[in-house]
Amino acid sequence: MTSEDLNVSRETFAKLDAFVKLVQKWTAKINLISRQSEAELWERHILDSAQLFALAPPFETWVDLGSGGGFPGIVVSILAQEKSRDQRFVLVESDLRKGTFLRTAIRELGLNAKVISGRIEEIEPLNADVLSARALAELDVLLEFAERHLKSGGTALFPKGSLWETEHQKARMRWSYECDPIRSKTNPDAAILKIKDISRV
Ligand SMILES: C[S@@+](CC[C@H](N)C(=O)[O-])C[C@H]1O[C@@H](n2cnc3c(N)ncnc32)[C@H](O)[C@@H]1O
Repeated sequence: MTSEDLNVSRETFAKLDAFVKLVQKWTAKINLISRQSEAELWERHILDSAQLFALAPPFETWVDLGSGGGFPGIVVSILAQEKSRDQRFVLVESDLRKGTFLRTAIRELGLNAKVISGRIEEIEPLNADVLSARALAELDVLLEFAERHLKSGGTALFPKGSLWETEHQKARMRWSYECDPIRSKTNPDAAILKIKDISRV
């Protein structure tokens, strides 16, 4: 992977590369991601997370739920540094060891982000302009999380696998929302669901 593939500056690419090295170092101890080569890590996690950034409307606060090893939360925080210093990121992660990893990454990479170590359904509402969650829960549940943490008028970005249409049908039984499915750059069967105007049916 190169800075041209991702359409980012060399400085941003160097930060992404430093993050990849950090993930690899910590994965040996706390299993942030399944064991894989560095090339796979770029494609399956960095590129997959980075594609969300271009889909976000203008925002001040981006909240990433269940950030785990920092996907997409840390990746989008790195990309944001290239554009603006004013965008704030909040990463919610209940696992304390992963929280320690995320705080280390934020400190070492100098990101404008913070970590909340708590459960999504228990912490105070976060009033996000943009809300993301990757590999966390079914759409039906994610919409419940969005109801709590997304500001009125905000946008949710949920990357989903090949079964996204089934999840969408199921969620429609409980929720009304505007949904724009965008084909994933890393898997043609997968989609990023760009969701707005969520309310209960
Ligand atoms: C399958 S991992 C996905 C991590 C990351 N988003 C990714 O795509 O690689 C889900 C993460 O969400 C966290 N998590 C699950 N339920 C949660 C909850 N209710 N509140 C906060 N974090 C939660 C887990 O600890 C785990 O790190």
